[in-house]
Amino acid sequence: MRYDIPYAAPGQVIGLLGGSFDPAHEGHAHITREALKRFGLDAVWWLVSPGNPLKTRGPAPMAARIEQAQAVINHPQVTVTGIEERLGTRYTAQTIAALQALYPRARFVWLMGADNLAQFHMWQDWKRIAETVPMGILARPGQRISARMSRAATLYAPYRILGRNSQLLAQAHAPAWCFVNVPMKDVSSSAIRASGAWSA
Ligand SMILES: Nc1ncnc2c1ncn2[C@@H]1O[C@H](COP(=O)(O)OP(=O)(O)OP(=O)(O)O)[C@@H](O)[C@H]1O
Ligand SMILES: O=C(O)c1ccc[n+]([C@@H]2O[C@H](COP(=O)([O-])O)[C@@H](O)[C@H]2O)c1
Repeated sequence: MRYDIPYAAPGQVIGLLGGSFDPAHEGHAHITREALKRFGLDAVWWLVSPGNPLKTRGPAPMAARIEQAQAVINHPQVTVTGIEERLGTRYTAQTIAALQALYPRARFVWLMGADNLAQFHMWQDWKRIAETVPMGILARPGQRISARMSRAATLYAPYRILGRNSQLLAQAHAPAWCFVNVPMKDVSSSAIRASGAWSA
């Protein structure tokens, strides 16, 4: 199951939400439902990461995270996948290149919370990512200002699509990004781990 290759119909627009999902929570589910609506996506794939390259702490085992994530998001348009492990990619730029080769007729949109936009310039080949796929950014408590002031937001300011035009993002040519001010949920995996409620 965890090595399944998700199906994508030709021309489908697929949002990719990469994450450690250690564990998945209502914040992930909420931004996914908002992204489907606000960006007019056909589907969202949760890419359960073998391990965030910027995090020193290794996550819980992949199979446990996938199983828990599937229980959290029970939505007909959402697929939880461990495809990065199968592709052997850990860095997002590599994952996107591999997915585009595997699904040449699909259209991908990279999704992330505002905290990740704030750090985006530390990712490997971040400019290549921004110039390859449109990016949908979802508000996160305490992160809206740091995201808007970030290096990536500044560099790509001319390519920003305003939130009220979010439906244009998926068909836009990269670089293109859109920050949507969705209602926010103050939930995080680290808080859940700290509470002791997740031990895989
Ligand atoms: N409550 C939230 N609001 C908005 N975006 C979120 C929220 N929780 C997670 N995200 C986004 O979902 C993606 C995956 O997040 P991740 O799996 O790292 O969860 P997390 O709660 O941020 O974990 P941790 O607390 O361990 O850093 C990231 O792009 C992150 O910004
Ligand atoms: O490619 C990179 O350099 C890179 C650096 C940090 C994070 N990422 C990706 O960002 C996504 C969110 O990671 P995380 O751990 O914050 O859930 C996940 O798909 C990671 O693989 C990617």
